Amino acid sequence: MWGEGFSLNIALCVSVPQGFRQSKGLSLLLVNSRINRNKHTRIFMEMQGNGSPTTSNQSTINIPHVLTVAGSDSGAGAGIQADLKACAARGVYCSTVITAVTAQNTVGVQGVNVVPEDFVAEQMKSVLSDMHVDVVKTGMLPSIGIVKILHQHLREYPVRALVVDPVMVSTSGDVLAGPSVLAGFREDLLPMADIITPNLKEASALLDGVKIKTVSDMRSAAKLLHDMGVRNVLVKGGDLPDSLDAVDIFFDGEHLYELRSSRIKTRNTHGTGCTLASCIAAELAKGASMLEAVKVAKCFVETALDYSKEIFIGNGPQGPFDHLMKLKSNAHNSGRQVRFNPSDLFLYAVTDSGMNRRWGHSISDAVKAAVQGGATIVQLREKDIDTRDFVEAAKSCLQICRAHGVPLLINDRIDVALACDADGVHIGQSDMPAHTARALLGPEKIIGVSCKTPEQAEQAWIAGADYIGCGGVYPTNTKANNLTVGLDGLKTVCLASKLPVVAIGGIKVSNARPVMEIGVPNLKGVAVVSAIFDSECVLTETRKLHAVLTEATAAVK
Ligand SMILES: Cc1ncc(COP(=O)(O)OP(=O)(O)O)c(N)n1
Ligand SMILES: Cc1ncsc1CCOP(=O)(O)O
Ligand SMILES: [Mg+2]
Repeated sequence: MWGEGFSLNIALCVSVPQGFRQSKGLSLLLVNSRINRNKHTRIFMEMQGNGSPTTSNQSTINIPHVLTVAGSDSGAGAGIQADLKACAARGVYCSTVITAVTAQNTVGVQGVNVVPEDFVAEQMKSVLSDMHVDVVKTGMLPSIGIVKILHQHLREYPVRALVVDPVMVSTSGDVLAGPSVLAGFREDLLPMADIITPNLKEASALLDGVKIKTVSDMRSAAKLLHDMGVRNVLVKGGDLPDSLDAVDIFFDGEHLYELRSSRIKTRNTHGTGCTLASCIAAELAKGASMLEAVKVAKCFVETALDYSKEIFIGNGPQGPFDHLMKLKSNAHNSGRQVRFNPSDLFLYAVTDSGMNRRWGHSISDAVKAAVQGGATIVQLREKDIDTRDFVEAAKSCLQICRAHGVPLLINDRIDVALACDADGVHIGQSDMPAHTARALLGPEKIIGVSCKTPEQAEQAWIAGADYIGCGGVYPTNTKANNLTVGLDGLKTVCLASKLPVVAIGGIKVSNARPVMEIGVPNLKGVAVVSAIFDSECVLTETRKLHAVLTEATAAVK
């Protein structure tokens, strides 16, 4: 099925590929700001209707595709906007048929403009006649006519699964689909649907007003809805009174599952229903079984709610949450650099667990002293620590660094950097390739790469690094078997590098000055381990080094 109608081609090429046919299908040039800085390296994605290859060096990747048929929410917490974000977060392509445009915010729904039925039909035809859609997910279907149009199109263009979120009333209590639509659901959609995901009110409406107040009522409702022809039913118990847990009932026609999780206390629940249904659709599109899809979707929504519980958007009673789980970290990053600033490399403190142990310093105490003494960037280089302890230590150091507006990078461990949302990583020539680290960390994180030669510096730039570390400048005992490049080697790399450079290796108060005096503008500072951490008073040693660097820089200017 995958190889048939729809394909996405990704080519990593040295120049515009010969056979790249602009006219055939929709072509997207992915502009990754970092990759794109190198005009020779570009990623082309070509989506085409016939799946035929365009060039010999392109490989074809088929991506799972969900079509959402739903209403637009101007506040972007629910509806089409939530569906797009949910699918993006779950790594699935999402096309859209808009059934209604709502004027909506965190207070409620101020207006609804239903899209004319023939135009809903036109959108459906545009998508389904051209693209290979795996799963259709429905949200707001404001008229029986629109339900009928959907039904007809799904008969003409069958898809692998249909997920029906029977949206009738918004979370603010506003009616989004009248009673006439209920007949459409019952007659046309439910018998076609692979899953329906009503909340208590919607389940009750579909069942002619039957009362659903307990988990036992939910179980009965799931069975009754199943009797109406839908293959799987998920009755959502979010509105269940007096429940500490979030309880949903899943029925597949044979087994009833009680899916429980702890209720997350947050005002930011607007759009959870749309998101849950879209996630189910996304997981089904990826090939999951129905129960797997439901469990993953529930887990995703809970995680996103938990992650977003403190964000505040809009002034109404019910706010949206953050599908991509990025907003909270930004909100907490009061002192964080949004973009990398090369002048941060001025006094670069690199930790060493052995040294801290010898002097009886915890990692966070040592980092605090370094930052108070004037370190402008910190790297946690913890080679012999349990991952769990590393993540914990990194989190506390992050708080310290953020309070001072100092970026915190993690040495070698991209996983640790991701786990604690550090500002970036420093990696060497035998660590994870920089372009892979960039793909994992995204465009905003700082990536430094160790380079001893102009060629390595060039590669680091191509791969999307932000700076390079060059050394050892002087011999050092801190890193075993490290080749010393000397001041000349440093100068050669600085002259060749398109990226800012920090010098490292054996640098201390007594020899820092000649390093800063090599006279190449893109040498921005020095990185040190023993000069500050192999001492009883990290604060004092850092201050001394800061003073030397400041003097040397003033002299060079
Ligand atoms: C700023 C800076 N420059 C170079 C290095 C060395 O990194 P790497 O080559 O990966 O060696 P290890 O530090 O991992 O032993 C660095 N850590 N920081
Ligand atoms: C990590 C590293 N990479 C090149 S030299 C070096 C060690 C730097 O430590 P010190 O500042 O104590 O010489
Ligand atoms: Mg390394």
